[in-house]
Amino acid sequence: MLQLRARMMLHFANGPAPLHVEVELKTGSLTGLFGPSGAGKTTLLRILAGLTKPEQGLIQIENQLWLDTEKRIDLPTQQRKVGMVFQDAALFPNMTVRQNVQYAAQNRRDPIVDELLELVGLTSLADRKPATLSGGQRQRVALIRALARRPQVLLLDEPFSALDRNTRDHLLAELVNLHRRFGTTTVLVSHQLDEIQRVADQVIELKQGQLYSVGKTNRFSSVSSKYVSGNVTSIRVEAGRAQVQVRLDAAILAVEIPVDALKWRVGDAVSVAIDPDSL
Ligand SMILES: Nc1ncnc2c1ncn2[C@@H]1O[C@H](COP(=O)(O)OP(=O)(O)OP(=O)(O)O)[C@@H](O)[C@H]1O
Repeated sequence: MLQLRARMMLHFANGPAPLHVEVELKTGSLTGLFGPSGAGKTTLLRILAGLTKPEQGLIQIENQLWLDTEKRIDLPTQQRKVGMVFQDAALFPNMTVRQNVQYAAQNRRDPIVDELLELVGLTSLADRKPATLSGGQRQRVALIRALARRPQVLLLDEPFSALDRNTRDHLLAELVNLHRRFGTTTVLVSHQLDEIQRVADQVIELKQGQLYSVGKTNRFSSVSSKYVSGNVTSIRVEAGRAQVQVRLDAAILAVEIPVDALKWRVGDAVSVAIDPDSL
């Protein structure tokens, strides 16, 4: 499980407002991150990668802490096992395709290099320089270069958005293949909801720095879990269970959770989502 909690002030087009996100990603899942321009999607990826530090935050992956602002833990980017791909492939121009991938693998003879080239059909282009490739081919190289590091988390920030529809569809299919083969926990940012729905296990929707919805892809936009904000009004502990009351706009929600899962105090502002399946 990857646990991410982050809170920081962002300067949105209409003024400052907090980014506040708490999500858990299952190991090996492919999560789509969707939302309007300026919602905070890239900032969230940067926080995961260690490129932006939130004022408060926690990133825990399996048993490793990458970030815990309370404990002053903040692993630098190089020590977080993340692979990243952006809209622009940013390949090393003076290296061949194979050298770009080998460089990331850190060991030239790592068999993963040939396997990755083969999986995305680049074996015959392995000795070419990036400038002689098409945009789609360059993004394929960027994708396998990110995987060659054997990252624990793969972060994809609109990697295919500059490509034509046909090429994008091919690359999405290849992403699904690679994900099946390596099972890397992946976050894919996209403006195209249909694109995310086709490949992701779950979709997180952000609006103005806040979680707007989290849903499994097949029911997203219909009955996905909408997040609402509230405040914890009371906590009663009894026989190892905590009875927590949260005041929402139009209701009071009572939840019972094991005491060791309790991380709230009375007065805390919380975001709550109700999984429709549990109703
Ligand atoms: N370090 C920072 N401090 C304060 N504000 C920031 C910081 N980084 C980004 N912002 C602001 O936060 C908002 C969200 O930016 P972000 O790039 O995360 O959005 P996005 O959802 O990725 O947008 P797009 O889809 O257009 O790429 C923007 O208004 C941006 O100006």
